[in-house]
Amino acid sequence: MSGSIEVRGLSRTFHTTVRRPGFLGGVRSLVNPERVAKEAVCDISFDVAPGELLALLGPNGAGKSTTIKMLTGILTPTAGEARVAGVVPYEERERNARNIGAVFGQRTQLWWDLPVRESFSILRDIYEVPKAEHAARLKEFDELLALSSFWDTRVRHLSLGQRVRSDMAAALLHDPPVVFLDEPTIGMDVVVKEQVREFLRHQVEERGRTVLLTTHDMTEVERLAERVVLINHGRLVLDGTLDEIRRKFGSTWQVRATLADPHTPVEPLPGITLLRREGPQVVFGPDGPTAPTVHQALKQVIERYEVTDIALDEAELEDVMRAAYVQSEVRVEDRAGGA
Ligand SMILES: Nc1ncnc2c1ncn2[C@@H]1O[C@H](COP(=O)(O)OP(=O)(O)OP(=O)(O)O)[C@@H](O)[C@H]1O
Repeated sequence: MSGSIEVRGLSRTFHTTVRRPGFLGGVRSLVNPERVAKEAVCDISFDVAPGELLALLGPNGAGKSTTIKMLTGILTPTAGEARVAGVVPYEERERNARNIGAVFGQRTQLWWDLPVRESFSILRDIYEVPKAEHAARLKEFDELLALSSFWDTRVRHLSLGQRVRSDMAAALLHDPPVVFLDEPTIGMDVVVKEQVREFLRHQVEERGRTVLLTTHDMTEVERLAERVVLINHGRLVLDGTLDEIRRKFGSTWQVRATLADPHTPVEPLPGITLLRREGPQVVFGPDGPTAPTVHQALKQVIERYEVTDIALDEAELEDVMRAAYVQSEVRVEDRAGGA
């Protein structure tokens, strides 16, 4: 099984009509609609190797879902090209559908009024999966996702976690080499999240599937991905392994201190920013180019506050990504200014 994803200069612009304000504006908009163009995805290129799990990250509205829609063949790009397992998805939608599985955490692809198992049988017929193969795969998925406790229930009566586990199985029943997951664990409790992550890891490591995952959950990224691509305002701003990104954007240190008096007011220190505060626990990080060395930082914190405990931590991925977003905002502004 081999499925690579190749994306070259992919762009998608949406044209929408805006309504002018007020009653007269509304009438004018009807007669002479004002059209605006939105570059949702702009000239992005990246590759995902067969058997790799890549996390596609970015703030709300960055263009992640639009990218996935082009790779699943739902949307046609306005420029550029993409190949998924060798197929141009928006030109050969049916051929592409056989090579991919897709799970959108926010909506189901199952038949709402049918029991889960019947949806699976319909999919078996659509994809012409031999019965024995289908049964074996269903058994494997049941072992990993514990589906049998609810697979005779109608989809409309499933809990969110049961529904997404069913969707996950449905997307993989035809054994596709490439899988797209758009926020698959959104809104799930930690136990089900962990079960789904374990399932995904198994699909990548044991079954060699290629996965493109979007998520806002940095724990998920750390647990599943080695490499991430970051997009912001539709543009690719970063492509690298988690280690590279940590080196580039991760603060070199984080100081976690426990205050003797949890009510002590805490302020940033010279070259040191306050990252988080939870009761007596405060976390400081370096603030820009004037940041002190870790030894000086420890000294400054101890001298300024009375602490009962102090420790040095690795920067959390959440903070690393925030730094990457902030720097990419600056670059996008530069580009807009220079245009
Ligand atoms: N069909 C559409 N028509 C017009 N604009 C659209 C359409 N679909 C998306 N957009 C716009 O394109 C931009 C990118 O949207 P997209 O849904 O790809 O972002 P996203 O990164 O998936 O965001 P989120 O994390 O919030 O899901 C947004 O500004 C959005 O409003």
